Amino acid sequence: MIDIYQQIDAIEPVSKQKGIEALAYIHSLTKPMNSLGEIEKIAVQLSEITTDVKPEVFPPGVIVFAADHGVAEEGVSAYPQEVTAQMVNNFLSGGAAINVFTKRINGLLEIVDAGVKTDIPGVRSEKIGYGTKNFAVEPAMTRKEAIRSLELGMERAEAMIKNGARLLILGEMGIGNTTSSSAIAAALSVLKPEDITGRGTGIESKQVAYKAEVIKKALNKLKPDANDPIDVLSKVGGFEIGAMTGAMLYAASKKIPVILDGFICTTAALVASKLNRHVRNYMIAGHLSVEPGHLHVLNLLGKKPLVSLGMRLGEGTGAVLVYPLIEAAAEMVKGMATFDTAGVSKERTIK
Ligand SMILES: O=C(O)c1ccc[n+]([C@@H]2O[C@H](COP(=O)([O-])O)[C@@H](O)[C@H]2O)c1
Ligand SMILES: Cc1cc2nc[nH]c2cc1C
Repeated sequence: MIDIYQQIDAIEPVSKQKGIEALAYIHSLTKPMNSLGEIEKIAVQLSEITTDVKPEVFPPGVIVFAADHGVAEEGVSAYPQEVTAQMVNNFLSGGAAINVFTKRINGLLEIVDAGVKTDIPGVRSEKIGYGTKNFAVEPAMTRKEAIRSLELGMERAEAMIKNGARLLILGEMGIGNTTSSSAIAAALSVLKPEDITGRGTGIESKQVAYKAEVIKKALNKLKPDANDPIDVLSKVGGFEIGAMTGAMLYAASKKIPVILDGFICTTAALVASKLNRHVRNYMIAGHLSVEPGHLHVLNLLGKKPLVSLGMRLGEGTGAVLVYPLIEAAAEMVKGMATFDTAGVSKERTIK
């Protein structure tokens, strides 16, 4: 049994000392100083996280948590709620984008039912409930369920790491979960619902305004406590969001890097950052989603995304697509020759 509070307390600050050592070594590699730009910064961060100047990030482990959202009843998504279960079946048969992209990076992949509305044969079933309650009417879940969602994420991260994963990517599937994410982000910051609510799967502008209104009213009614991330999660969160938060916290406690995906994943990271101040240093922002709240939440975390591809799919896809850049950063340190070993002349020093 994992004690979530013990696990959260076990997260150490990343090693700035290893980062300094890594940077000195990177400067000895055969390239003009800083010429690999962001790749060098990633390599330094990987060393800070893993406490290894020559970090290993292969194989990557991808965990996709799926769950339903009661707030979907409010008509806040472009797709019907059944799509959550239908997409889980698609994940299981290998036909979704996350299957295709994970295969090309030779990643490990697990699909977890954290609370889909219907039973799905063949999936790893860890249901916390059959969907959350509609938070426009009542709290999405109990505090106990929110804590269980964190614990579930920790359990699956533990299993994935025991299976050999050296880096984690957390993905999600849940119709209605952009509404939940915008509500969480607004509850945990000074951001206004109307500034961080978007089209999600593709609703029209008029519906976006209504979606922001649903969030605003729910926050006024339920009054989630900004200083208590578990209260926020229980009142307006989702089972898959809590599970992603838990998995991120667990990864950090084991010095395993995490690549962030889109808006929902980054909101789960924001919740994690409110539970432990060091955890954000274990995260690398992958891509910038089209969902307008994403940039705001990345800014709250102090993160700059590596690429912007006009994506808004979720599932962990954006993070998996940038994984090769992170792998390349680690390979650079391990594979490149130094000026000394290759007999290449160093930068001239002007006297
Ligand atoms: O990752 C993102 O930034 C992202 C942005 C918009 C939508 N999604 C995906 O779309 C679903 C949520 O959209 P919605 O409109 O039902 O709230 C959910 O399954 C997410 O994986 C994901
Ligand atoms: C088809 C579909 C696939 C998805 N994958 C993640 N969110 C999704 C939402 C929809 C609608």
